[in-house]
Amino acid sequence: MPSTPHTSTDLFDDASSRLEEIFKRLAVDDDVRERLAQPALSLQVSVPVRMDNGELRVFTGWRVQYDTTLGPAKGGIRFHPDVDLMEVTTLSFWMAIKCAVVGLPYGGGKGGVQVDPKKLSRLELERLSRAYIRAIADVIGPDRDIPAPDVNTNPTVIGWMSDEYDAIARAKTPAVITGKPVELGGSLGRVESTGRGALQVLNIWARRMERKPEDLTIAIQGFGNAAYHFARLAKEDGYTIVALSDSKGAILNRKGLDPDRIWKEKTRNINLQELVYCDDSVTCLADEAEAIDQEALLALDVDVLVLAALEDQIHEDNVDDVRASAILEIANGPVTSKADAALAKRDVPVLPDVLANTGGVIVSYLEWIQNRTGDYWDEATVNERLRARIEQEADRVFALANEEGVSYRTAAYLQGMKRIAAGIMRRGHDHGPD
Ligand SMILES: NC(=O)C1=CN([C@@H]2O[C@H](COP(=O)(O)OP(=O)(O)OC[C@H]3O[C@@H](n4cnc5c(N)ncnc54)[C@H](OP(=O)(O)O)[C@@H]3O)[C@@H](O)[C@H]2O)C=CC1
Ligand SMILES: O=C(O)CCC(=O)C(=O)O
Repeated sequence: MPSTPHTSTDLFDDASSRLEEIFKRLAVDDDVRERLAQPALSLQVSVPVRMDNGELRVFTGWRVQYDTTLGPAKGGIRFHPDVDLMEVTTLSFWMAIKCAVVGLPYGGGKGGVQVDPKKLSRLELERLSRAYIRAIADVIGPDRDIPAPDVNTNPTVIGWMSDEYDAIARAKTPAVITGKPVELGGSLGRVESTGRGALQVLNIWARRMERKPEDLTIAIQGFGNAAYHFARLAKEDGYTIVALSDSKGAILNRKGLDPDRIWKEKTRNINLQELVYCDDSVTCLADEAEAIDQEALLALDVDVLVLAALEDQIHEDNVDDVRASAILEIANGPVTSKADAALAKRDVPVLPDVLANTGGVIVSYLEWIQNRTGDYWDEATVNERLRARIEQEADRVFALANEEGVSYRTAAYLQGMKRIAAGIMRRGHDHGPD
């Protein structure tokens, strides 16, 4: 993992510092600043798990609801050894902004458990997932807070959580969580929606810049759910994916990599570099790809650098190494505000997380509607609704950036914050907790 000098407290300070310019430009009332200075609710829970060897281990988890002005809190659950309260708080803050940017009737929430899920057996992972939902059950609900997947939480994990909530509620309550397996009320198209939405944002931008996919090379940091589907669909559209990385290393092929072949191996827990330093047990890429450092991937001379792993990856210490002509943020918060400013000085556009990765939460919203109405749609309908919303909101953000002469990120924040601020003011002056 590239070293970063930052802590999660810095992360929250950095994230909230971006609001100052937005508040000034929108001339928001002091009530808005005051309301958004801290999360509406932060819950810390212990998550006891009986391990396969009989030992009891207690993990720490959190659920944070940053703001619920525009609707119930919405946002994923992260299983990661480095997760802590400030990281979850920051992620829930970004959820509030992003839901507002694309006009969803949601506030922002996020959850996490400090655990390395790769060290758990399948049964231990199931017990952990169920225990976490038991611990936060009092604060979630279809009209209150609706969790979803994030790093290391896939449809299988979400399915166990949904099942556990049903047992607690003694009722089928699919709308309490999204990203479920289709068999348990999940939406067709949700698994690939984050990557699909990000590609759409890239395509809209490329059209505006009069650039053709066939002429554009892409390097991608991270090769999980969001990145794989992005890479697969981007290749179909004509882009060339020259490099990929995961938590263990990176690989490069200037002529282009095949995301599908590589993903088959990733789903067997094979790391990317094992495909280059290979034997007969894997699809061997030794003749077509080379192993490179994760930091080297961030410095490749490509048209688009896609950040699809974790936050804080491009910061003041490595931003000068970036040679890509544009950055697409699929991860939440992968570029710090100082790095953002340095990139802006060099005219390197950043397609920001709060717009570029909204495909996931948009299809989560479509899943929630389907669960609540009992009317389930085919995949083409889901994809079309996703396309229409991204196109409408991305066009607005790009137009606003042009009109105001600001970065795409500032334009997206202006769009989202205007909606949140209007909601806060409409609620009146003396409302209590949600
Ligand atoms: N899933 C969703 O719907 C959404 C996700 N996002 C964001 O997208 C990002 C990725 O999420 P998702 O794909 O779901 O998560 P996954 O857990 O599926 O994948 C995460 C990927 O990041 C890799 N990774 C971790 N650390 C590094 C590193 N230092 N360098 C390179 N790669 C690294 C992991 O490697 P390894 O394979 O070795 O574990 C893995 O390939 C996150 O920031 C998430 O918040 C945003 C919106 C929606
Ligand atoms: O699908 C969702 O509700 C949210 C996914 C998520 O955590 C995110 O967009 O960062």
